[in-house]
Amino acid sequence: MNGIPFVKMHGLGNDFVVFDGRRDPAVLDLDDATAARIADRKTGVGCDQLIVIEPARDDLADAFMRIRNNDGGEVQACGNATRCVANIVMGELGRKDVIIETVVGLLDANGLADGRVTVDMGQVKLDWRDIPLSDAVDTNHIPLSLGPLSDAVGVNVGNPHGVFFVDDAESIDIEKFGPVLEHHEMFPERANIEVCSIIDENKIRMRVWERGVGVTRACGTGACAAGVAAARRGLTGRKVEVILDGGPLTIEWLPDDHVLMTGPVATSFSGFLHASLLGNH
Ligand SMILES: N[C@@H](CCC[C@H](N)C(=O)O)C(=O)O
Repeated sequence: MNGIPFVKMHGLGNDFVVFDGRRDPAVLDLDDATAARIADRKTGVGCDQLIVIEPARDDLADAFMRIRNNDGGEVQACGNATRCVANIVMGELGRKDVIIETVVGLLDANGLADGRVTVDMGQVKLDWRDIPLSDAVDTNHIPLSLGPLSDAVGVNVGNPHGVFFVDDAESIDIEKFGPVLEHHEMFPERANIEVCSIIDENKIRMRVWERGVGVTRACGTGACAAGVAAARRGLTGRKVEVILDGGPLTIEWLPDDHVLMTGPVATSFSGFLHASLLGNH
C-alpha cells in the first residue's frame, strides 16, 4: 500500500491522527496548512489533534511528541494524546513506564493493570504571566464575564485554560460563548475554556471548548485545569473524578504542584495517508 501510515486513536472520544516521524521523515516538517488538511473531517482523515512521534532530544526521554490542533497550529500540551503516545511507546519497549518529551518538558507515564494510563502532566503554573493573561490580576478570580459565565480561574497545564464554575454545566451554550472567550483579549495566546459544575467534593462535571478545535468530547489538560481550579477554590479535594462528555478522568493535584491524569486509551483504525494530503501529487 502506498502512502504514509498513521494510526487513529482517541482518549474518551478526543481523537488523534498519530504519525511516526521516527520511521517516516516526511511528516517531520508538516506546516500548519498541511496539518489542517489532514485534520479536516470532510476531506482529510479527521481529528481534534494531529500528533507526530519524533526521536527524543533528551537522553532521559523515550520519545518526543509534537502536537497540532485541528486548525493546524502547533500547541504545547495534550493530555489525552500523551496517554495514547505513551501506550504506543510502552508497547514498543515492553515496559510499563516511559517518559514522553514535549516542547514544555518531560512527562512520566505509567500503564496500569486495567489498561488505563497515568501521566504526570508536570507542574501547573498559576501566575498571571504564565497562564498567560494580559493583565496582572488574581488568577483565582479573573474578572471576565460573558453571559452566564463570570469569575474564571486561570491555570496553565503546559497550555492555557480559563475555568468557569456554574450551577449547571449542561445549561451553558458553550458553542456560543466558547469561541468569544477563547479569543478574549485577557488571553494573549488564546485559551481553552472549561465550564464546570461541582457534583460533590470528589466529582466535577466539565464541558470544554478547545482552543484551535471547538467543542471536544474530552480534554485531558482541561480536566487537570478543572481539578486544580476546583481545589484552589475550596470546592473539592485535590483528587477528583472529572466527568467529560466522553467519560471520566481521574485527576490528582499533588503537593509539589504536579498533576496526575489517569484515563483510557483506544485505537480506532490504522491507514495510509494519500500523498495529495501532503501536497505531493
Ligand atoms: N485535547 C487536549 C488539548 C489539546 C490542545 C489544546 N486544544 C490547546 O490548544 O492548548 C488534551 O487532551 O489536553
